[in-house]
Amino acid sequence: MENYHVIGIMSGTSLDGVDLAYCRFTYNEGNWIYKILNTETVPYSDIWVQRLAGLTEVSAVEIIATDRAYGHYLGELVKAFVDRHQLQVDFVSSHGHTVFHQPQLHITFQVGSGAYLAAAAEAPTVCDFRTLDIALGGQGAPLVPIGDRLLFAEYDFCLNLGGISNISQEGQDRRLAFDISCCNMLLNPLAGQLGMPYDKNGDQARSGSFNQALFDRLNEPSYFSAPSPKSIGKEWADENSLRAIQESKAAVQDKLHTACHHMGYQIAQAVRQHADQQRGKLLLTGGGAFNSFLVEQIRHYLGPTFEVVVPEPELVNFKEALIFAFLGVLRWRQEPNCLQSVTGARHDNCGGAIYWN
Ligand SMILES: Nc1ncnc2c1ncn2[C@@H]1O[C@H](COP(=O)(O)OP(=O)(O)OP(=O)(O)O)[C@@H](O)[C@H]1O
Ligand SMILES: CC(=O)N[C@H]1[C@@H]2OC[C@@H](O2)[C@@H](O)[C@@H]1O[C@H](C)C(=O)O
Repeated sequence: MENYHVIGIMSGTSLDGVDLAYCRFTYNEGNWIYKILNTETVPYSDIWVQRLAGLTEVSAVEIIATDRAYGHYLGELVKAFVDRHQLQVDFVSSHGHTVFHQPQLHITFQVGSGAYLAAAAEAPTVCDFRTLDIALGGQGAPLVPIGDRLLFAEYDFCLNLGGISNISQEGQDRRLAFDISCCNMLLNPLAGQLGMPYDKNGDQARSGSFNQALFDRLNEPSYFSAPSPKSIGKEWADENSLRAIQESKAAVQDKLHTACHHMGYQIAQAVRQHADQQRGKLLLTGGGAFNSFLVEQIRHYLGPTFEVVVPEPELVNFKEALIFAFLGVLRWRQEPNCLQSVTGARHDNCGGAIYWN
């Protein structure tokens, strides 16, 4: 039996904060068992939100400086987390924050220098999980599916509702997974127009009405019917879904309402397109799982033969941090942590750079 104690760090596209999850992974006779032991979300200050969100518009020097400064910041968060809870840590495993993701140009880039993180945390650090997959011709995303396979095999589908929604499932002989559509990265700016950081429980969406023209426009992009491998970056979101929302004259509540219908519809399409049987058990995680209007739409479009399971809030909030911790364990063991069946890379690969402090 082998045990690993790892802190997984995730910063998602919603820019709501840094998720830290201290986890134990046990490998026993070919099976993995996980336990989440401590968690913390550190909300971003306005300064960090502006700095990270603005990185697509600044000089190369500023990008490099932010990569270092943000890596150092993550390391300080780790150090404080470890000291506060008196944790024994084998290593840290960090996703970083995605700035660019254009796999068609062979580009994916996350800031959060592993070297600076390791130095500030005073712990070995695994980072940069996506670049090798891109170099092997893959999308570099989504990477969570191997964790879904090895840690959540009791579910037929794993659906995450973060800034972008994505789904993962076991096909006949291989794991299938892809990004479905924009999710909170579309809803949060609309809530912002109503003076809220997000649409709590989907209350504003619920109060709106359905707008057929906007629904049709949101469903228009060819991305939705394209086969996987495929993944979405902010660049695609700006050009497509966010533009459709901006150009619509509908009331904000109607936009929220219609966007939730669009997401529920696309999620159901994604599930049905690949489901061998038109039934199954679906694990629902990510902050969007708290948006009850959105979840109702997902249930509605999926129909009653699919069981949608929303787990305890800790797993809803920290599943991605947990799985990035696990990808670090696989990297540490020099085992594959990126699936070519998901990303389209030339072969399964073992992504991630390790910095020993
Ligand atoms: N009670 C709630 N009601 C509605 N929405 C909520 C609620 N709580 C959280 N959210 C949404 O969840 C978002 C955070 O979700 P999460 O942390 O999973 O996203 P992320 O990590 O940025 O995404 P990604 O998976 O794309 O990397 C918030 O920005 C908000 O939109
Ligand atoms: C490039 C990038 O950061 N992609 C994220 C993003 O957020 C959701 C979706 O888009 C997914 O492709 C991915 O994250 C998850 C954690 C993944 O790689 O599985």
